[in-house]
Amino acid sequence: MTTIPLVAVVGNPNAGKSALFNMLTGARQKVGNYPGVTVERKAGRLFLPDGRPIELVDLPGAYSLEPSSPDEEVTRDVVLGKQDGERLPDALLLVLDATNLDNHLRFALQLIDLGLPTVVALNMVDLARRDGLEIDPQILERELGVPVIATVAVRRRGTDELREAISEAVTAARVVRPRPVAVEDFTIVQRRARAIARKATISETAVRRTTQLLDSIALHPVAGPIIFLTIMFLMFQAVFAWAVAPAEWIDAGVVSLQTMATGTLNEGPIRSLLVDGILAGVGAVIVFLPQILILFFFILLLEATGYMVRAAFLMDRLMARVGLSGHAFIPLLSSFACAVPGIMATRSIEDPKHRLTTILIAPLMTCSARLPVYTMIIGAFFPDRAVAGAFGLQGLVLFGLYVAGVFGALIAALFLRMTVTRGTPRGFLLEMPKYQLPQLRDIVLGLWQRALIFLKRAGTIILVSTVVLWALLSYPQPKAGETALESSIAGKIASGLEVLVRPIGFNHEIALALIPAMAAREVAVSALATAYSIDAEDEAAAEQPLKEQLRGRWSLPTALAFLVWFVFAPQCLSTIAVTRRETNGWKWPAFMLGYLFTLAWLAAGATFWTATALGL
Ligand SMILES: Nc1nc2c(ncn2[C@@H]2O[C@H](COP(=O)(O)OP(=O)(O)OP(=O)(O)O)[C@@H](O)[C@H]2O)c(=O)[nH]1
Ligand SMILES: [Mg+2]
Repeated sequence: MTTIPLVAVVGNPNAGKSALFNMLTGARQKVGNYPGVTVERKAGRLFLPDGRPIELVDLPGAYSLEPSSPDEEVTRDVVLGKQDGERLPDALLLVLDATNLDNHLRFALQLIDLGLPTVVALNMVDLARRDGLEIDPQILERELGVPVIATVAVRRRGTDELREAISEAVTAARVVRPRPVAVEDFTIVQRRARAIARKATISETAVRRTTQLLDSIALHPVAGPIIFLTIMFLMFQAVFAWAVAPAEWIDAGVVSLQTMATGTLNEGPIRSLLVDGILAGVGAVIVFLPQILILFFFILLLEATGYMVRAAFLMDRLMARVGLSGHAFIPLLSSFACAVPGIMATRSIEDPKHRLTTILIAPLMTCSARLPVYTMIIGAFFPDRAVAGAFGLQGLVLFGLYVAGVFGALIAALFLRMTVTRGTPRGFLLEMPKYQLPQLRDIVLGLWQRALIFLKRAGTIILVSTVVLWALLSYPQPKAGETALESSIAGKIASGLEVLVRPIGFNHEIALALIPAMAAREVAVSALATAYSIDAEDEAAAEQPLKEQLRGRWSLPTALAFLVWFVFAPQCLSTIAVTRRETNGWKWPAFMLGYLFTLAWLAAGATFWTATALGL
């Protein structure tokens, strides 16, 4: 009985071995197991141009002949002729990914050095061409000393040439005893691989070269995170530095409207509603439009240049440490705008426990609705001065609050993954887009949409809650010897809530502001503005900027505790609603409310007690 020649398909993982194997064997396949191991043996029948049959085996992907898994061990043993249940192949079909040539050539050189007759399939040349990468098979053939055929396995390109080359390889009946290269030769192999890849690469577009150069910096294990943090840091500096002038214009506009209304309308409920309710409340929030736009200008810019995906890649390592994967990065990043689209974006996460964890920590990402609260308190309590020479103190504090949210989220993820959402981690692959100059038009459009969303919120949710709060604050009217805050309905509710938040340094007005802020966080600002405006002794005091009023009435520990509260507290009904929808029930939103309020109370309390103890 004559045995038919055996050809083994070998190469790095994902080189396209199975695709090529399928292309060559069609439906004539047999799947079994290697004896004694759980590794699958996939074999198929291939017919040469002259009709002779060949047995083809699809080996597991490997990186080298020094195995680090049972799969790689089988691959090594087969090509060395030492595998139980397999004879020494008569030839190797070596599959290389053309887009990843220098990496794949390392293993290829080791295999070619074994001395078995070998045919190289230079696969994925379609993807290489798309990336502007042109490799000359002839040069590669000369350098490697074995035939090289360009293939596109998924489109059956190169089939006939491959059959021809395999036919020649198995016909040249050379008897060889394979010998593996020594391990210490590895760096030499690597250098050879790189040199050959460079020689065989006849054109590489400038785009691809620039992208690779930029990535070697942006994704560098040390430089990468430093660059990322620097960009984030400068972004927050700019949010404060650039917004000063436009915010002042808006503020001046609101004050002149208030003055005009006070001058034209008679004293009474209408004037109070307009001046103390609508203008004070909505005005206090609109002032933050410039800051929100500056923040989004940076985010849109980073997205358009292609940097954002690199940031996701950098974050993947960090995420893996808390039991998440890079898949969670995009939803979490969207949560910096708003947790609602962020939570909806978790649908792309396949693993249900990963997804649930991501949903539960999404509200800890600082959404844009928190920006008005942060910037108001920071503006009131932190002087606009430079720290360490060049950095604005206010931007530094804002950056710190964002970082606190991120750290809170990572720690929460770690705990959740160890308790309620325990499970095994999954791998992560990302396609890196090329770097490009952003289109100004896209950015302007993006900013315009952001501005509209914000103004619409100011015109609806914020306006309504401001008016409702104004009414609750204004009635019933105070009797002699009472302040408006004490007598009003809102004041009574706040007094109840105050019992809970008094220990963490919150006063009556804060307790009051927390209620409507459940509708939208930024309402806390308008609520405080309305409360202090109604409560003011005279008109001059009422028209004082909110900043001044806060400075006069709050201690620094209270202000700090208030900031920290907003980092952690689930002050947003829409987020709770979308969590209910995405998790199909009340269990997880209830859990989210519970753990976040507890976290917020403890963190704000710790801040207040520490700051008080330090005598701030
Ligand atoms: N565009 C393109 N895609 C390809 C080509 N060859 C394979 N692919 C795709 O690349 C992916 C990996 O191919 P596989 O054949 O599974 O790779 P493999 O080498 O068998 O991978 P492992 O078995 O994991 O080692 C699949 O999604 C294929 O469809 C090609 O020439 N062009
Ligand atoms: Mg495979």
